[in-house]
Amino acid sequence: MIKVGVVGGTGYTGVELLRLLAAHPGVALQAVTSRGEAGRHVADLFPNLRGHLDLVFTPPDASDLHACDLVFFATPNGTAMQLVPGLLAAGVKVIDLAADFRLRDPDEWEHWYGMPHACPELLAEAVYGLPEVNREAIRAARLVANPGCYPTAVQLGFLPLLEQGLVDPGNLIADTKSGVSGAGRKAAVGTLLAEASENMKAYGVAGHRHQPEIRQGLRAATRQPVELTFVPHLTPMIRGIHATLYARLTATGEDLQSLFEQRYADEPFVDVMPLGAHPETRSVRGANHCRLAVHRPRDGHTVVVLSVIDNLVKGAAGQAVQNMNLMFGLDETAGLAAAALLP
Ligand SMILES: NC(=O)C1=CN([C@@H]2O[C@H](COP(=O)(O)OP(=O)(O)OC[C@H]3O[C@@H](n4cnc5c(N)ncnc54)[C@H](OP(=O)(O)O)[C@@H]3O)[C@@H](O)[C@H]2O)C=CC1
Ligand SMILES: CC(=O)N[C@@H](CCC(=O)OP(=O)(O)O)C(=O)O
Repeated sequence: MIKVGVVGGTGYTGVELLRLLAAHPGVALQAVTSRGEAGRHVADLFPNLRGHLDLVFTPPDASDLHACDLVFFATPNGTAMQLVPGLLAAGVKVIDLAADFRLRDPDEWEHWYGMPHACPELLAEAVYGLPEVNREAIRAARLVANPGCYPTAVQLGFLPLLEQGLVDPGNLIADTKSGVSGAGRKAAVGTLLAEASENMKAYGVAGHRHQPEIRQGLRAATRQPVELTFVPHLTPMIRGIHATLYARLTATGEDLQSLFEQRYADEPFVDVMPLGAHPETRSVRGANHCRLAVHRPRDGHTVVVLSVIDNLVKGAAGQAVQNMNLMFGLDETAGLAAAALLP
């Protein structure tokens, strides 16, 4: 059994990790941290875990993290980088669900996240945890940077087109919608029921921190400069991301449906739906799947890709468990077999 710790067990990605890990056949949960809830039973705070998990929260500085084989960080950006060097030195592997190790360039990190990086020397070693791109490197990694939710949905939709050079990388558009759990569990006016329900709005249009992350991943796939217009929206649902992706084709006549089907044929968590299908966020709610559909509007020069994920699963905790399975030589799908909740 892999001995696992979770730092940030009182947040939305943390409790989703606990739900998945409690049912995982190869995991023994050893430590779940909270600063404010230390000493309290996890299942008292999260009754969905009653009967599944018998642990109390401990403070994040507790030495029991050092006794783990793997520690997940489900904490705000800038938290993991303070503790990761010590854990790695103690022989503990780490998966960070935040952005601390996603960007290669420490200056870019500082620009977007507003603080100097605490351990820039680890950025080159950290592996970006998108298994559909970096599977072999993840297997060998001791530090994995779990991708952001929007970056997962957007990259999986654009990658086949860019890898084959079929679209103009200088003219990509990602119009994305997220449920409010994407903003985390902390109290904030914008996610109050009376603010977020019966409402939809764009945000971060002038610049969102997921833009450089997506650009970095797409640039690696195409080896050319990438220009991406990325517009996120907040929508009145709890879970889910829907990305509508637009690109200009540089060649017509290609069988894009076959291209996508072949690219993802061996991927357990990417479902290429029939040409022209309309994937729905509810079709992935609670599941680790990304569902994609390719559209060719009539003018012939544009391809539209629709991509849906659950932000808390393939966009965070589920992808983190997928990465853990790879890092520890387990079946990649272990603990992730559940179908989506519907309705
Ligand atoms: N929500 C989403 O859909 C996604 C989120 N992410 C990223 O995952 C991370 C967690 O997100 P989310 O679960 O939504 O966030 P939440 O705000 O819901 O939870 C944050 C957690 O971090 C803990 N925490 C806060 N500050 C510290 C600290 N200084 N030291 C230790 N623990 C701390 C809190 O616990 P306590 O206060 O009890 O100590 C809480 O459990 C973020 O970086 C987020 O950007 C990534 C992909 C998707
Ligand atoms: C709806 C909403 O607010 N979503 C979050 C994205 C959450 C996430 O994945 O961000 P990290 O890169 O920090 O992991 C946002 O736009 O900031």
